[in-house]
Amino acid sequence: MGMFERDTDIYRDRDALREDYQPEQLVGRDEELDTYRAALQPVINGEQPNNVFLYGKTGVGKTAATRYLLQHLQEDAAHYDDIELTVVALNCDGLTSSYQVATRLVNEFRDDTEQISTTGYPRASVYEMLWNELDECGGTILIVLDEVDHVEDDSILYQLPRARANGNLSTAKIGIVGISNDFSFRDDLSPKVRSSLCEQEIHFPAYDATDLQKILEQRVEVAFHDGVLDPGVIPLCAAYGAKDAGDARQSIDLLMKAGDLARDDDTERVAEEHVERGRRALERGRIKEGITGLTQHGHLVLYALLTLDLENEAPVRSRDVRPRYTRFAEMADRDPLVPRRMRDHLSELAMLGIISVTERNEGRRGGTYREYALDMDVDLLLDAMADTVQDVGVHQSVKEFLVEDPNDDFTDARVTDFAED
Ligand SMILES: Nc1ncnc2c1ncn2[C@@H]1O[C@H](COP(=O)(O)OP(=O)(O)OP(=O)(O)O)[C@@H](O)[C@H]1O
Repeated sequence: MGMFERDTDIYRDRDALREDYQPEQLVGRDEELDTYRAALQPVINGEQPNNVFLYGKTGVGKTAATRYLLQHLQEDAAHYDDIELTVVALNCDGLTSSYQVATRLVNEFRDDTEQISTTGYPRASVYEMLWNELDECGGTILIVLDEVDHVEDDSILYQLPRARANGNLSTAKIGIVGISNDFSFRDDLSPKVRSSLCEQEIHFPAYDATDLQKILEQRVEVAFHDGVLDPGVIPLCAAYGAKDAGDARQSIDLLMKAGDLARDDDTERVAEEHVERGRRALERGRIKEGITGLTQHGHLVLYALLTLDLENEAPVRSRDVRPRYTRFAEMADRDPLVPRRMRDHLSELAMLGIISVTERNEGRRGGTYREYALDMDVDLLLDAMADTVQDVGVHQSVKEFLVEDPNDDFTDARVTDFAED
């Protein structure tokens, strides 16, 4: 037998749990799909399409619904000789300006040899190129702008829906589908942009546990062999998903993690215990990502709190974190932030779920104040802010976690005497 052997006991088609899998049916979204379908109906009638704006939290099926309906729309439009439908989908993540969106759209319509660069043209001439491309393409063109809230100026969101009314287009009929999970984005749009971009708004609410259970059941049929899941597995993944954010992506990821752990264990069944372990592993991944994304001052505040916690000083008030934070900042050669900015970092850490915060009341005369503590795995935290710990030095309280491990990078790190703080 070779080094690799195919294992197929658990999964029938694991790819069905991946992000890029498009389910054949969307479960429990009938109402939203009806409204969305009605908004796209003018395309089949050969009329000017409505602009549609979809909003809702992450993982609630906005993109899946769009892919599903547009695929059907394209198939059905092909049966009508007088309809030429083109769909262009753009994810605006990383495209911060209208200019960038416009150049990307121009390039979507051009051959590889005629692509324009994303800088260097006056904006008006990029728009001019865009109108030419759109008119040359002709027919009905639906432009999907996913994560549209990443675009910081609204020029393109104003120009595109009005291009025909403003005389920039003569043949093409344009419809925009904007998708966003930022609730404030719509409210912050200027009224003139909002009225054209959001002609038809469709809200996708978060899923509850029952919805998630149905979505998971549908996926399980494709992804797993019959009967390999213990009966409690789907309800547990759905319950966690509903508790966290009502996000289908998160529940599907958890199910896949549980399946992978069962596979690694060489068992033939996925059990609730795999879901529990999977959840902890995903949680660790998320926390680690959260910490890695913080600035160094965020790390310094967290490191200070961690050491206080290990010395049994937590829960601790912000003013009592401050001396140690200041000391650590100095050790790392950084100017300490003013108290208010340091508190902002504590709030951010709490928001990310890395530290816990408790509101306390000072008694009849006093106001309220907040106390902070850690409820995270020390190794995980130290690992995620390793560079900062190197810069500051190893505090006595974390020494046992770092220095005694011969495999650790910190074996030779300086153990600093922080006695004076
Ligand atoms: N109603 C549903 N039925 C089946 N699968 C679903 C349903 N809703 C969401 N999913 C699945 O959940 C995952 C996340 O959905 P989707 O990408 O559509 O979310 P989204 O609302 O667009 O999120 P984001 O704002 O983060 O882009 C996808 O794998 C999708 O196939």
